[in-house]
Amino acid sequence: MSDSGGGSHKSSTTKPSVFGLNLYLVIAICSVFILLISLLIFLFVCLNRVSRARRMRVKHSSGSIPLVSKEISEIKTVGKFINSDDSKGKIGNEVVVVVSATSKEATSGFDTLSVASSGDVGTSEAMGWGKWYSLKDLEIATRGFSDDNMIGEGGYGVVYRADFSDGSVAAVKNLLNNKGQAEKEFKVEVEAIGKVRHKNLVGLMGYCADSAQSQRMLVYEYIDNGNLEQWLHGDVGPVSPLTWDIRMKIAIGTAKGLAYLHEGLEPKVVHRDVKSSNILLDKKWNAKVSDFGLAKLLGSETSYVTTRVMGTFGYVSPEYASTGMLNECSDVYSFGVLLMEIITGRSPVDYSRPPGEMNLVDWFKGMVASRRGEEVIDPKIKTSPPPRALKRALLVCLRCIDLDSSKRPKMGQIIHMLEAEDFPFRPEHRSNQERSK
Ligand SMILES: Nc1ncnc2c1ncn2[C@@H]1O[C@H](COP(=O)(O)OP(=O)(O)OP(=O)(O)O)[C@@H](O)[C@H]1O
Repeated sequence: MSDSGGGSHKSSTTKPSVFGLNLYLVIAICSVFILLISLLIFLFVCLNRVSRARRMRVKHSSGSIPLVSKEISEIKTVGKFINSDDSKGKIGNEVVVVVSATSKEATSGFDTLSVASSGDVGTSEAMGWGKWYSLKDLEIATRGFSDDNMIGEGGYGVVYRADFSDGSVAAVKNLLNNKGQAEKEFKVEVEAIGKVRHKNLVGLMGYCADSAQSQRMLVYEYIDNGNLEQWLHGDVGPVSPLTWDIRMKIAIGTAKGLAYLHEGLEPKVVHRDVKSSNILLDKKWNAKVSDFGLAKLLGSETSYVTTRVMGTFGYVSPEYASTGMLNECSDVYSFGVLLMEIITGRSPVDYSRPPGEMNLVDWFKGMVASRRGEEVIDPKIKTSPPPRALKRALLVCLRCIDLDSSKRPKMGQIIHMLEAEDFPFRPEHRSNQERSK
């Protein structure tokens, strides 16, 4: 008995062991190990953050465009952009960026936009987008914003030619720096244009936002052959260099730029100020639509937005003028007026003409209705277009200015109509006409 009792006492006092080691010792070793691992992870995360912040500063001080990275989620931007991870274009409030061009027309290379960390260029300047220019960069490139470098002046400010030391040229739009409105427009414009690349749209290369000097500037690609208004209404002599074919090339290029804004982007962009001075031209007469200062992004679910009317007299659609209701159909109307201007060489509103001819749309409609279509052609066009081509262009004009905005064609359809040799003479179109006789 005493033996068995002694045996049981021995087993109850033996310390627990794992692989022959004392259990408490094992627990202690594991705890120290876990603690060390946690410490290492913590140190790794801290070091990573410091080096990332340093990398961002270096990129911005050199003015280059930082690449989009996965670190994006920690960076705040001022607006809503298409998230690069989602080509269908969900809107994200923080984070950037880039546009996957959905249109075939889009040129490549818009995969380099990213963001600035808010500490890099000052909080209010941290637009989180594109290439940032310092005021000094732009002062040097424009020779101190000299009159010699001034290209022109518009409603938003003065435009200067900028020649950079690497040989590149840009157009710098120095926005009127009254705070509030100008800053608001600046942000709208940067957000709207920044992500868009298309051969028929003037590309935004970057911006300058210097709070200390209250300066806001946009830096665009430089387009070297003036604007359409100058070529249509400027002093070009009795014969315009803009032949019928060149005019149609400009019209189709403009339509392609607008179609990309309306149909190739998500959310779509309505230009809101389609007019001849906003169509820039290169030496090969390629059209480049400029000035998205009035553009607003429309959400995909939104068919229109209400806003104050900001277009240009003569081009603004009746429904936009009267209600402020805006959607891409308003741009189509303005495009119709622009096409009339291209065909006729007349301004949308011209008080120097006789009363019945002051308003281009009314005069044009009257002329076409009374079968005097050939008479509307700009007398400065030396060689008249073939009757079919003329009829095609006239018909597009009329369809674009339909008072019922829902009946106006989409910009994509307009391109097809202007390009199609057989429009409006397709067999089915003819047989429909014959049937209705
Ligand atoms: N990217 C550019 N390249 C070359 N010239 C340009 C560029 N952007 C604008 N310009 C020229 O600068 C001048 C002013 O242009 P801006 O867009 O500011 O005004 P606008 O279009 O004439 O008027 P608004 O501001 O009412 O639209 C115009 O002559 C225009 O052709």
